[in-house]
Amino acid sequence: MRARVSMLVAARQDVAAARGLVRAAHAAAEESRIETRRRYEVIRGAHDTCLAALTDAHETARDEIYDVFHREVVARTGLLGRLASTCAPGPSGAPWPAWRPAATARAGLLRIGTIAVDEDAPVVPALIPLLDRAHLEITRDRDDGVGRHRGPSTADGLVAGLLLRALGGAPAGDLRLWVYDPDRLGGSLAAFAPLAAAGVLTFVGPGGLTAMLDELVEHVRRINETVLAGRYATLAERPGRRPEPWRVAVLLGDAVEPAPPQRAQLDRLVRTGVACGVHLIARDLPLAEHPDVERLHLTGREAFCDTAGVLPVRLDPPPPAEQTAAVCRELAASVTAEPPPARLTDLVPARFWQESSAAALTAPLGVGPDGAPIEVTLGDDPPHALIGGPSGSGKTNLIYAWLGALTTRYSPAELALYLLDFKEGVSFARFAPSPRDPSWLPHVRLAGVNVNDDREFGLALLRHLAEESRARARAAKRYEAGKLAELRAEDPDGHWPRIVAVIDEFQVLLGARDAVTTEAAALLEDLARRGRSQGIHLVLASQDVSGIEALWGRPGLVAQFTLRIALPKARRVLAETNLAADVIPRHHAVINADSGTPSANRIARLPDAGDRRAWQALQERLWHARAAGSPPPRLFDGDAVPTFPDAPPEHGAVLGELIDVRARPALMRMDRAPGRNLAVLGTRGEEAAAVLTSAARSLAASWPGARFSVACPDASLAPLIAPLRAALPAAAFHVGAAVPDLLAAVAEDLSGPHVLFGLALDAVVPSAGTHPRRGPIPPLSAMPAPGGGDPLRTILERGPERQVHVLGWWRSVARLRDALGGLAARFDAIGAWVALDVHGADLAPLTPSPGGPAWFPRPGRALCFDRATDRLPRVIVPYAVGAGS
Ligand SMILES: Nc1ncnc2c1ncn2[C@@H]1O[C@H](COP(=O)(O)OP(=O)(O)OP(=O)(O)O)[C@@H](O)[C@H]1O
Repeated sequence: MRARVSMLVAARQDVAAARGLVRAAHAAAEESRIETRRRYEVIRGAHDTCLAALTDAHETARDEIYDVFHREVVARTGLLGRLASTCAPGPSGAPWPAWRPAATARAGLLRIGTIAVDEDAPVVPALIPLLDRAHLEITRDRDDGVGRHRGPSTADGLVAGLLLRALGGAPAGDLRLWVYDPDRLGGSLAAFAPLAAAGVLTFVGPGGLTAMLDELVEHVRRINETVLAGRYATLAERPGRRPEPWRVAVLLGDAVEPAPPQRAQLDRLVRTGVACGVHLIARDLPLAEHPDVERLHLTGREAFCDTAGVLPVRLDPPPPAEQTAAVCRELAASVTAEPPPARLTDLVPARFWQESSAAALTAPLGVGPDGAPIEVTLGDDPPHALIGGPSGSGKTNLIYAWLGALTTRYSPAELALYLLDFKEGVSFARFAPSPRDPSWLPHVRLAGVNVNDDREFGLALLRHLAEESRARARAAKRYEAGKLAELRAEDPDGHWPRIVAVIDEFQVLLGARDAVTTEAAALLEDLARRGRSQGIHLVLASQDVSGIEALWGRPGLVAQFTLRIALPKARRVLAETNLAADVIPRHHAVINADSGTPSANRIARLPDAGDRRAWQALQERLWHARAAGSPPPRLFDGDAVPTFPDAPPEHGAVLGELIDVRARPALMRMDRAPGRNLAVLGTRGEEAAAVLTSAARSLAASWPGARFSVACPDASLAPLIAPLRAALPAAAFHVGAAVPDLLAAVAEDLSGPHVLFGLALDAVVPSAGTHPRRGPIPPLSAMPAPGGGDPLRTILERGPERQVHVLGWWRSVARLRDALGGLAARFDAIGAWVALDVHGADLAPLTPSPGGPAWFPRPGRALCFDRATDRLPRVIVPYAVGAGS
């Protein structure tokens, strides 16, 4: 029992202990729970605080990022907008309300709509590439034809906008269009129809696709072969004006797959077209995969394209049809108008005088249809040029252009020019100094203007060139040189420029059957033959068929002129079968370096080189670049009266200016020898007085110690003495009745030096009984002594050997003959004469050539002959020697 009780007690104690433990554990657990709870509360509080802080920070960061993003978007879209207006200037990018055509000649990007990147950001124009950059393929989700029968679909509106922008930005005629529209037969782009009349647009019918593609493929082949010619990869990289128009073929597909041959041609164009400016715009007609293809896909009024990537493009509305048609009409009008002339600056090199003429002279004369300069060469082949064209066709202008191109390339040491214009006018005067413009073209040695009737001047030029040719032949022989290049190499210190002699209206030289024509033709033929290798080149121009025909009669001569230049409507310059000159437009020329055979034709558009101010600016640059001391050209102006030279050359009587290249004075030497008298013949008193006054001035200056007397037996002509009074202030003057006494006194005492000037000496009345015609004829036994007893005749016949000379004016040859003894008189006493209005036949007794010289009197010119020095009479121009000059 006890045991049971103690067991019970023990059990109770254990239970109590256990309870105690449990209670303690419970208390501890409670405590721990409370602690944990407290901690939880702390952590939770901290978490909330963090979360709130994080949320704040997040929101702040997000706001900041958004602000930055927004600013960036605005800035970048603004930049993009500016970039877009640079890439698509003017008509390529302007929105329709502000759109105007303006040729920028810049191919490239064209606007189709806008891209809205951000609501607040500026709108960015959406641009796509076309000319020189891409073909376009336009596809669409479904038929977007809001009006298949009522107006253009979105796709066709897009095409219309692109075409108008491309047309409006290209120079007129530089873009050609083909439109293949089998569905609506051109109706889709009807507003462009005015271009068709000008040949800018071709509507291609449903059966015309093959022909159109073949034609475009052929263009690509030709451009590759002849325009790019292996030197350029694309037309766009070729410098200068665009030589070929862009060609754009618009293919408005009807969802029918083209036939295989058509597809093959399309694929060729896709691969090769862009480099040659041939482009496709294909709607509903898939193009082959190629980097040159820009793809556009339309969904409603939105589009996605390769250039904009994922950004949708809001398409512009189509251009108003009236605006399109008006622009096309204007464009058609300017395309059908005549082409604008090329510019003189197109022919001028960037740096002057860089070329050597040793081998040839090569310079552009105009611009070809492909925009490239048309170069013309004068050298061994072709050596000489023939230019033809009716009056007003532009020969003078062509010569100016040619000279501009030559003289800017070759320095005066390389090129010398002789320029002669036989027609009335002063076309070459601009190359010589004038009171208005002191500059001259430093290459020009001689410029002849208003040469008109002075064919002798042409002859003088040819003689001068013949002399130069002989000098070159001698030098070539010395150095054993066959042609100019060899001579220049052998004689580097020699001065052997190439010579170009231009003779405008040259037919005047060859137009008569006289000695001038005979000599001119012979000289021309000789020069043409030898000049080829000597660097002497002839350029003959004529407006007149007869001019060319004057040459045609001389096959030896014409064969040398292998370079032919024909202006519009020129006759007989080219070969008979060559009709090109009949069809070229104004301001163009056919240039043919093979004697005019049709296969050698090149057509050049000529610049307007006539503009005086443009020319003057060019000439002044050349003039400033001339070598120090280089002389101005000799200007021969057929309408001008030359002034008496400042320094008469040597002892003798100056009678006038010789019509020659150097403008030398005609000089009569006053030797102590029989016959040294001068007779001025004809009725033109003032010119006779001018000749005698020139002689008086020069003798007064060159013959110190000489005595001078002036006789004018006809008192009514006394006013003609005035210039002689000015020239000979110390002379004794005898007028009217005083003359016979003077003559008698001089004849009585023939002691010189004494020069007797006489005006109208035929008016002297010889003393009765002594005049061979008027007086009684004396018996043979009573024949007068030399001089016939007539004082004047005595002086003429006996004076010169005693230095007493007569320089007199007789009004006809017959009257001079009277003075010398009548019908059978000899003219030995007259060693020199100047004929004014006296016909050649009348001068027969005074000249060595039978029948007299070929001389037809003309005002301001005289024929002059000095037996002591001249082989043939020469033409002179009396100097202006009025009392005041
Ligand atoms: N390429 C051109 N571009 C613009 N104008 C031109 C051109 N060629 C000629 N002209 C103009 O045509 C007119 C006639 O030209 P030019 O005097 O050269 O003809 P021409 O054949 O020499 O005539 P003529 O024989 O009657 O003197 C001039 O007014 C000239 O300015």
